[in-house]
Amino acid sequence: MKTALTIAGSDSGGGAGIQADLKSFAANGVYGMSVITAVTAQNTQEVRSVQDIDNEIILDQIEVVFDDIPVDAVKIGMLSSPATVETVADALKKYEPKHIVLDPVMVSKGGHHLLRQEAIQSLKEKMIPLATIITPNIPEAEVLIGGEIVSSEDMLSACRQLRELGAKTVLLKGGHLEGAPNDLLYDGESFHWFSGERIQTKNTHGTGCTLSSAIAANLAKGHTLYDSVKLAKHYITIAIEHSLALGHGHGPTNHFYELYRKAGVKNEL
Ligand SMILES: Nc1ncnc2c1ncn2[C@@H]1O[C@H](COP(=O)(O)OP(=O)(O)OP(=O)(O)O)[C@@H](O)[C@H]1O
Ligand SMILES: Cc1ncc(CO)c(N)n1
Repeated sequence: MKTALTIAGSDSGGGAGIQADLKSFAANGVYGMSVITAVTAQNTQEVRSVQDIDNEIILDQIEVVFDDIPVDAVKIGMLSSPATVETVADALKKYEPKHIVLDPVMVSKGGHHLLRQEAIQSLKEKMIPLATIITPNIPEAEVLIGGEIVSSEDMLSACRQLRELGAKTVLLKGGHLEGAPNDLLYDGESFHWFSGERIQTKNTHGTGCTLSSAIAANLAKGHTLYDSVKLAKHYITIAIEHSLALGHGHGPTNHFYELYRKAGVKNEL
């Protein structure tokens, strides 16, 4: 069985972070492992508090996995502090996993900062250049390029600028723009739009985590980058379509593998 490792924050409410990643890995048919970078006390409405995990044990978690178990793909989510960014980047440089999917998580849906302001520069300099693919949403991409993105045209030029930061490929998610949630993939040569239809729901907690983990899972299984994004876009669409009205805020995506299979998606090699 292929494996994937998530390096991310814990969401006690189970909708985003490590919890969403492990569910998405399982639903997409890989064995999931985790390195926890921070613990968030979180539900569908708020992030009440955050505690960063000490760097020594972040490093131990990474080393103990890589020293023993094959890692076919890595997904990175919440990194919280500059020291965490550096610890994770240095460790990944040592182990050189084949695929690194970096979701540059910055702010929760409720507006809580999950990456400190002073960590943005380290993320750009140390982490992004290691990534096979980065998956920013529009506000994250705006921070990374230092400019506004309000149209499809802007998305095209933003992808070019984002790629200059050193990632092999960029998937710029369009979910935060008005209209259809179309995502744009750019590998330095060509652009591909992955178009979607907006599902009317407030239950979109963890959509970014779900998508990036599904990409990592499909890369781990040996799919091409293009196919992995295609399969993941399909998966997130189904997971939002069947999202759960749990809690009083933004409910979580639904990782029910049967739904995925019934939709007839063949993602076996
Ligand atoms: N209402 C919606 N209907 C259909 N697809 C959506 C909807 N909202 C987002 N998406 C899609 O879901 C995926 C995740 O996008 P989004 O931009 O919401 O991530 P995000 O903001 O990083 O999520 P989060 O930070 O909450 O985990 C993208 O493929 C996007 O196009
Ligand atoms: C722990 C965690 N990671 C990522 C997100 C992204 O929304 C979140 N809300 N919480």
